[in-house]
Amino acid sequence: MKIFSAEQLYEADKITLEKQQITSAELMERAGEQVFQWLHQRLNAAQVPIHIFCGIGNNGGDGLVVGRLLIQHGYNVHTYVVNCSDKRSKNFLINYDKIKNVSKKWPALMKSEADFPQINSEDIIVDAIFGIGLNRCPDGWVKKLIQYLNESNAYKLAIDIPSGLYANMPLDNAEAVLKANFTVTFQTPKMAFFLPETAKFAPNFDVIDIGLDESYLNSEEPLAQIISKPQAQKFYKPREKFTHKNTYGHVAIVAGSYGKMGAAVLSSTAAFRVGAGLVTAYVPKCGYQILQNSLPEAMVVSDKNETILSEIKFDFEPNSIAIGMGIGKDEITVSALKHFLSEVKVPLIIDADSLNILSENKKLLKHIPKNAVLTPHPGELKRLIGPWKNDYDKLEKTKKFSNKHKVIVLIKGSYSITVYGDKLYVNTSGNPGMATAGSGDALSGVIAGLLSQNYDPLLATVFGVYLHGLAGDIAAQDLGYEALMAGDIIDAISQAYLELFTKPEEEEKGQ
Ligand SMILES: NC(=O)C1=CN([C@@H]2O[C@H](COP(=O)(O)OP(=O)(O)OC[C@H]3O[C@@H](n4cnc5c(N)ncnc54)[C@H](OP(=O)(O)O)[C@@H]3O)[C@@H](O)[C@H]2O)[C@@H](O)CC1
Ligand SMILES: Nc1ncnc2c1ncn2[C@@H]1O[C@H](COP(=O)(O)OP(=O)(O)O)[C@@H](O)[C@H]1O
Ligand SMILES: [K+]
Repeated sequence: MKIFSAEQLYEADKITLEKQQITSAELMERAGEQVFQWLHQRLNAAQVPIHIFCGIGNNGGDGLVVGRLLIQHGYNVHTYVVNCSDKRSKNFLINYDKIKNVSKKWPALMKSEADFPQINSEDIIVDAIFGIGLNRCPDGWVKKLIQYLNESNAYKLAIDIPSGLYANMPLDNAEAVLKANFTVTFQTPKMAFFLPETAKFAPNFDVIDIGLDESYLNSEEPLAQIISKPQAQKFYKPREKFTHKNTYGHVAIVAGSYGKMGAAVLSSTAAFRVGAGLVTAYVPKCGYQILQNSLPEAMVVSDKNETILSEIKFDFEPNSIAIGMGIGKDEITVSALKHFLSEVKVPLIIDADSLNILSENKKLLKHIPKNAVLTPHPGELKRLIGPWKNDYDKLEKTKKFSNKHKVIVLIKGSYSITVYGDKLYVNTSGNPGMATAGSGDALSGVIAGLLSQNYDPLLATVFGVYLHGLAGDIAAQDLGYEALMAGDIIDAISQAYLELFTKPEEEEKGQ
């Protein structure tokens, strides 16, 4: 599935009307009908009061369609027009008349705070105030209405997008956005649903296919590609019968320092679990016994230095290398990294302390090999690319960095985003239980293990992040979020592979 901008959706809307020879009112009916069905399936004719707040644009028009259909099915509906201006869209007016014909009275006109209705906590609020046509920050009594609705404990369903949120622009004021429990969004999820500053307003959403023109959408460059199960299934490379361990490659995990040897253990184990043929951990001397004891399947090469890495040199040819987990930032390690980067030729993942070393020694950036994968969490990213004004600025700066240095940058977090030049891939697996020490080390091992199996670097990153998140989701089913530890994610990688092929889902039409 792809994420499109508001501008692209308006264009798709226009082309759809021409190609399908339908009116915009018919398209609105199609959209509103599906939102009605969504509610109807869940409410099953329950007589709970439903308060529908309609703006004066097409989002409000959608709200009026939903209201009319609910009334026709015997629901207990209260419809309000949030009269933020005297203008009305054509389709708003068409549906304003239609709802009157059904309910025999006009919706209540709201003009100030005095018109705010009483809402009980068992009621339902439908937010159809503003959609993707929002063009400025809600203010005055309309902002107060949004705050009033937010204070209510009633369940809030937003149509298309929570009012006050832009589809793909930075937030004006978090105090003027409806906090929806659920959003039913048309055709494609909006970029705002996936970014830390705005995702909290749309924590749950369903996408409704309103049949916008597929050929147009397929020809357009999306803002981002969403990675979920159907995509991940396509990424998977099945194993062939007459293969051997060398077919699946040799991973080198360059990690660990005194007191942080667990990072090397976790990454190496994850590389095995994801299917690497051979794994060698390259660690300071003090890690030798630890690795041999905790992961007998791995080979271990130790640095001559007891506690930190002082030289990164292999007497074998790895197929992929993950470097940086728990290595610290000692001067000796910095110069070892410098030397290593100027010589390395194999697919590479740069994580954790090696990212911080790069941030503190920017001239090293020119040595990073093409298509290396950098896996910063937001703190590491900030050190690498500098501060950003908002989430969109962060993405633009990361794209610039990716283009300049010809690298893949994975911004980790909830909805991790892979940035490859100007392209964005938004991951949908994972959960807050994964916010625990070592889960990033596990991810580096996963990506290294896929690289060694000949997945190309972009695919290894995007697929690896999905698998890692899915393993976290599977582990959380048994353990809950709090108890989840990085080792549990690694243990669940096997289930994640199996889950990928149980109950196959169909790719959404045309996306
Ligand atoms: N695209 C599709 O495929 C389909 C889209 N559909 C639906 O259409 C929705 C988009 O509708 P839309 O373009 O009419 O814009 P919408 O969000 O209703 O608001 C615009 C109105 O609000 C006003 N206004 C804006 N900001 C304001 C503020 N801060 N404070 C006060 N007023 C403000 C602005 O007024 P103005 O700036 O002109 O003063 C204008 O009148 C979309 O989200 C979806 O629900 C479906 O029906 C079918 C298929
Ligand atoms: N709230 C969350 N939802 C989904 N995934 C998360 C969440 N918090 C963390 N993660 C994932 O867990 C990993 C954490 O990585 P990182 O911060 O580098 O941890 P560490 O340095 O402790 O190994 C990343 O892959 C990240 O995407
Ligand atoms: K809305």
